[in-house]
Amino acid sequence: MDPKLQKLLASYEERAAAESHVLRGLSSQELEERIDEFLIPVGPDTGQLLHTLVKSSKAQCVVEIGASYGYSSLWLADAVRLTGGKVHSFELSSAKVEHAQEKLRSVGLDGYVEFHVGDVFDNLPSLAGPLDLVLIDCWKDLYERCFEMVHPKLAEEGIVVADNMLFPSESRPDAVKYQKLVRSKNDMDAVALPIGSGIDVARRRTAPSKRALT
Ligand SMILES: C[S@@+](CC[C@H](N)C(=O)[O-])C[C@H]1O[C@@H](n2cnc3c(N)ncnc32)[C@H](O)[C@@H]1O
Repeated sequence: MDPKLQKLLASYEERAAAESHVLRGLSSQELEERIDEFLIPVGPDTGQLLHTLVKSSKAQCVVEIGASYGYSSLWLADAVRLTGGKVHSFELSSAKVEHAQEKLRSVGLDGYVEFHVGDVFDNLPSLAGPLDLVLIDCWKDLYERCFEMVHPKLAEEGIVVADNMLFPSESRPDAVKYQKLVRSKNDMDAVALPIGSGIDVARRRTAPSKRALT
């Protein structure tokens, strides 16, 4: 990885570590009021896994739901640089997107990400697909709706990664509902992994008619 990108990711991680102390001291009302001040990134292990999944699946159309200030966007952008693909990133806050764009530009990755500012439920339906890899990392009560929206657009062998399956603990009920929904689809294989804040990795199966007999 480019040392400039490594340095930039490390600066996000330092900021996130400092913010985690502040976050722990906030009441739920304060957290709700101040949530947009914080990065809340996926973290280096999940970032590395996303990078590996995009590269190994040679993903072309990558979707990010919830960019925040651009930490996961940087990992995904660097991976699609290697596959020749593109990231479509959906984020509510235009201020966060501006920050993310500036950081991507500073390491020469801005050309690999197209941001769609606004509510993902307004903007994603017009994206044609097929989607090769989707990261779901927006507000946790939206995960089920996000999965229902992206599932019909998934490529065969398309991957869906969802963050925050284990932490924060307040999100556990939403995470459990999400995992149940994914496992109810008869074309998806899924596994929960205890890395970072806990992730769920699901993959769409190839249709039986196209599967090679081995
Ligand atoms: C946990 S943060 C994303 C962190 C980011 N993936 C990273 O690793 O740096 C969640 C983000 O989802 C965004 N978000 C929440 N609901 C959304 C919606 N309906 N449409 C688009 N973005 C949304 C929030 O504005 C917030 O920035």
